[in-house]
Amino acid sequence: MATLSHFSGVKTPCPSIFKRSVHFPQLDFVATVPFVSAPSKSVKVSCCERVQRLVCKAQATDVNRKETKNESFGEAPDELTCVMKFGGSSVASAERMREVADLILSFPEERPVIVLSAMGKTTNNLLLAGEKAQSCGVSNVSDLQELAFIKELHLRTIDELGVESSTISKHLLELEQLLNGIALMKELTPRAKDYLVSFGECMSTRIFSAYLNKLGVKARQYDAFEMGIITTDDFTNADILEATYPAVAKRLTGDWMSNPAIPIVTGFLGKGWRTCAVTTLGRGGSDLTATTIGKALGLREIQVWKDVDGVLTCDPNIYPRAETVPYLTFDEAAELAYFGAQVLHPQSMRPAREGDIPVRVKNSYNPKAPGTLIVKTRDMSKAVLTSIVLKRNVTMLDIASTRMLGQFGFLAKVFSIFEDLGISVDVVATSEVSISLTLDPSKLWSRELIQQASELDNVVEELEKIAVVKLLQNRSIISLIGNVQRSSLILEKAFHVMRTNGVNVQMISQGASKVNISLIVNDSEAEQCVRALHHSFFESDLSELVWESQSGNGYATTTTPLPTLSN
Ligand SMILES: Nc1ncnc2c1ncn2[C@@H]1O[C@H](COP(=O)(O)OP(=O)(O)O)[C@@H](O)[C@H]1O
Ligand SMILES: N[C@@H](CC(=O)OP(=O)(O)O)C(=O)O
Repeated sequence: MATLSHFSGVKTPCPSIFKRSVHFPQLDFVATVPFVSAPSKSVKVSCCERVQRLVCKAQATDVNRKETKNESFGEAPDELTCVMKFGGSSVASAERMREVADLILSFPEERPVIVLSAMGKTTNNLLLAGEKAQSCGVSNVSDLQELAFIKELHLRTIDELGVESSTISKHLLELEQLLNGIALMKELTPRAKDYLVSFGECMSTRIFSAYLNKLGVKARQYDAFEMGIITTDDFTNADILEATYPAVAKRLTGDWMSNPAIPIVTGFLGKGWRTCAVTTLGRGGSDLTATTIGKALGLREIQVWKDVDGVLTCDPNIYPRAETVPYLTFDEAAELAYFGAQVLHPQSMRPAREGDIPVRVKNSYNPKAPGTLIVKTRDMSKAVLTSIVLKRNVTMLDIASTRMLGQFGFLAKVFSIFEDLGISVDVVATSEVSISLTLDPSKLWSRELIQQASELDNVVEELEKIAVVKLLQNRSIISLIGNVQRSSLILEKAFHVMRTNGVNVQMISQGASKVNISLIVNDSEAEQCVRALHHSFFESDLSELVWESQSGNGYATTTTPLPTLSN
C-alpha cells in the first residue's frame, strides 16, 4: 500500500497544457502516466492545480513512453490496481467530492476502481419520501420535504462543481414520477423500494464522474445493475451470485483495455437474476460492492474510506474514547460486522477472504491516519481483545423440552421450525433438552413491523408444540471479538466487570474456534456495560495478566480497579 503522498508544493499553474489535456482523448492519465512523487513543500493546492501539474509532468516526462506503449504498438494499458470505496459521508457535498477527487489523485501509483455510495443521507431521505408518498397518498409529491432536500443537494453540488445539470436531470425527473406512482398506488413494495433508493447512487456516481472528466481525468460511470453485479431477487437484502465475478471482470477489464478511464461504480446496487430488476445489498452494501469488484478483478487491495480512523475498539457513538484497531483478520472483521459494528457491511468480508485481498479501512476526513488493515492472518501472540460490539433490540427465546430426559431430535425439531419460517438464529446456547437463542434482527428488521410480530407469534406457537417457550425482548448482544486462546482471561475480566456493576448476564456463547464471545444482557444496561468493558480491557494494563496466564498457573489476577457503570 502506498503511503499517502499529498500533492503539495510550489504552485505550477499550467493553463495551456491543462486546456489541451481536456481535448486530448488519449490522455489516459491513470493508465500510462507515471506520476512523480510529491514535492516536499506543503502548500495546499486545489484539485484543478493538481491535475494541471499531473498533466504537465506527464507530458514533460513521459511523452515517449506513452507514444510507444499505447498508441504506436497498441499494447494493453497497465492493469487496474485497487478498489477505493467512498461512503455517503465522504461524498456528502461538493466540497467533499472535491476532497475525494484530490485524495484519489494523491495516489499516483494506483489505477483504481471507484465505488461510491449515495450523497450523505440521501438513501434515508429517499426511503422517507417513499414511505410518505405511500402512506399520505400525497397528491403533489413535489411538496415532499425529503424530495426537495434531495433535489436541492444534488443541484447545488452540480452547480458548485461546475458540471452540466443534464448529468442528473433525467434522474431527478424520473424520481419524481416514481414517487407520484407510489402515491397513486399507495403501495411501496420491496422491489419499488430498491428501485427508489437506487437513484441515490446513480446520481452521486454521475456527478462525480462528470467532475473528474471536467478536470481532465478520464472517468466512466457504471450502474452496477448494468455492469454484471448479479444478485438473488431478495429485494432490500439481496446476495451476490457467483456469476457476478466473471461478468464484472469481463466488463471492467474489457472497457479498461480498449479505452482506459477510471471506473466510477454505484455501490449498494445489483440486478436480480430472475426479475432483472434493480436490487440492493442491504444497508451499507457499498462495502460489499467494493470487495466483490476487488475479488472479481483480483486486485491488490480494497480500500473503504469512511468518516472514522478505521475499525475502532467500540462504536464511537457509545464511547468516544474508542481507539483504532490497526490489524484485523477477515474472521474478526466478519464477526464484528455481523454482530452489529456499523462500520462494515456484514457480508463484505466474504469476497475479500475468498480472493485473499487485503482490505484497508481509512478515514477520508483524515487520510494520514494509518487506518485498519484486514488480512487473512495476523500475529495473535499479544492479542487479547480486539473490539467490543453491541447489537441492540434483540429477541431471545428460552426453549425447554417438555420431555425432560434424553429426547434425541429435540434440537433438530427446534431448528427445522426456524428453517420453515425463514428466520435466522444468531447466538445459541444449548443442552440436550433446552436451548436459548437469539434471533437475527437484521433478517427480521427487513420486514414490516406487523409481519415481524406475527412471525414471532408463529415461531412461539410452533415451538410450544414441543417445548415450554419464554419470549424475551429488548435484549442486547455484547460481542467480545478477540483471541479465543485467551478466553479464560477475557471471561474472567468481563464477568468481573459485570459483577462489579451488578449486571446479570442472561446467556453466554463461545464457539471452539471462533473469535467471538457473546454475552446477552438487558438493552437498558448494554451501553453502560460496553463503556465499562472498554475501560477495563483497553484503558488498563493487560500485559501483567497476559504474562501471568501464559506463564503457567492458569490464574490471572486483576490488578487494576474495575470501573463501575456510568453514563
Ligand atoms: N467499531 C466501530 N468502528 C468504527 N466505526 C464504527 C464502529 N461501530 C460503529 N461505527 C460507526 O460506523 C460509522 C461508519 O460507518 P458508515 O456510516 O457505514 O460509513 P460510510 O457511510 O462512510 O461507509 C462511523 O461513523 C461510526 O459512527
Ligand atoms: N447508500 C446506501 C449504501 C451504503 O453503502 O451507504 P454507506 O456507504 O454510506 O454506508 C446506504 O445508505 O445504506
